Amino acid sequence: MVPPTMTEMWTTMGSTLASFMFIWAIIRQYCPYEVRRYFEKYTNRIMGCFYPYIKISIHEFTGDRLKRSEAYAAVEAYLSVNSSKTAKRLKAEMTRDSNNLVLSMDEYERVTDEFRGAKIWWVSSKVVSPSRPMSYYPEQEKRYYRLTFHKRYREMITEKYLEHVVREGKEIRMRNRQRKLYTNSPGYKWPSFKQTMWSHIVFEHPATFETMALEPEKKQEIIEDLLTFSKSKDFYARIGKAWKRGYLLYGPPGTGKSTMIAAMANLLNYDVYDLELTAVKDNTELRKLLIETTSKSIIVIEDIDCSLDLTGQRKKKAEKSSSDDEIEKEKSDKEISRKEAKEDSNNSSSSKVTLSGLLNFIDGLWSACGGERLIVFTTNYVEKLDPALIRRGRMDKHIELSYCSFKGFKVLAKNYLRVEDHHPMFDTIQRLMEEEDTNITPADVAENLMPKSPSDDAEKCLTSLIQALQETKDEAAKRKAEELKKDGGGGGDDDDDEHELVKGKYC
Ligand SMILES: Nc1ncnc2c1ncn2[C@@H]1O[C@H](COP(=O)(O)OP(=O)(O)OP(=O)(O)O)[C@@H](O)[C@H]1O
Repeated sequence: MVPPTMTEMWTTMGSTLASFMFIWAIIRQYCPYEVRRYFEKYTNRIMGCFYPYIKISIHEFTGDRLKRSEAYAAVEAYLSVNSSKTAKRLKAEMTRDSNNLVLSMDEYERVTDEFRGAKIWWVSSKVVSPSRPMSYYPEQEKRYYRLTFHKRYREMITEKYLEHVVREGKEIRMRNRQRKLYTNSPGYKWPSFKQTMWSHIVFEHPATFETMALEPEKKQEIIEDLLTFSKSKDFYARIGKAWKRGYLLYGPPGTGKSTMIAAMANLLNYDVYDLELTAVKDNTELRKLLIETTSKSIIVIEDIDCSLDLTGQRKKKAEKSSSDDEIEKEKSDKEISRKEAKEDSNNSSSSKVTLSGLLNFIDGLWSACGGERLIVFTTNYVEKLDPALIRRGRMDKHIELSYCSFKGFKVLAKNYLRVEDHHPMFDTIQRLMEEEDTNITPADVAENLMPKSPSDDAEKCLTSLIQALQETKDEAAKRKAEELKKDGGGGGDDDDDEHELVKGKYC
């Protein structure tokens, strides 16, 4: 027999392929779904014997149809970045939880990826399952991504590449997500739903470290501390510590404690849980709320001194005797917590959140939750806080936010008035600010720099600030004179009265 020429061979192969395609097209169009599946199943088996490639499918819904597969969502995000550069057909969607339009591969589109020398082909596809006879539900589309690679890369792809795709995809989703501000609010009044629960709104605070009035060195130190924390997953795992960090922000009202929390959240792309302790019934409820918080979040307890009877419990002990006091000092914080926990359980019926409950959460339960979390306490009276609560290890970094310095003012002048370098009125402002008694908060400076009408220019706002600084200075001088007069007249210990007055204003 004469061997066929190359042309003949190609012609035969072409026509066989064409016939096969034709038969396949007919099967797809006219065959019932079950026959088609049957045909596909056996064709795939035969092909598998000769085919050197491996395919892995990642379906959008698996088992529980109500919940989208996390792996599918991660792959979608991963490919959205890769495919947007190479795919020719993309679809753009604005999903519920994302901030921007998200691009992803359109159906039946293919893209190629490379990983450690291996080529991986991705395709987005779907199967349509017909509606069941007499069924109320219409036909269902089941979307999936399929990756194909040579079998020689089996181990690398299944062990390394897929992990890389899911990790990167999750990070992309995190970056693109709409961040949330959670607050705990009382649940429904129905008896079984009385506990508080988280509700949320979209977090869109514009504060950044750049816009904060703070000495540049201090600002840089805080930014570096935060960034180091956020990149230290492996470090925390190595030293066997939970990936968490506590910040204590303290200082007078209006010095930027809340603003700094927003700037922190914006810097690290975290959600914020604003925990209102007074709305939490007891330690059990506190535990439940905290377990529900997610990774990459800041848990904030503002005005911690006003939210919790932190001093009362220790004061009672202090009153017992001075020797008791000394013993107590020697006790470890843990022992104190345990003792208080016992007391709590004795009068548990009406118990509120206690110091011990909070300490237990910071040290124990929260640590077990894993994930990347910051906890921030704010207070106007750092001296009122129980040392056990704010010791290093619990509140790792203590940040004092104080009255506005001239450097801080310059940041605000740039933000509010667009005066960048110098202004003839700056010298007066600097002189007044650097005087010992002219304590003005950044909030007050900001208020004076805010134009009150369209015609207000920089001069007008700066004049208003100078006036405010002068008034603060005069008031301080007057107060000092009165104090001196009182002291001279044997006025006794008025410190407590003044403290009460200020306390009333702050809390
Ligand atoms: N350091 C700052 N930099 C920029 N703006 C600030 C700063 N401090 C305060 N402000 C301005 O003052 C307003 C009030 O500040 P903020 O609520 O952050 O103060 P706070 O210290 O949390 O006060 P409080 O103790 O009463 O809660 C902010 O909206 C912001 O405009």
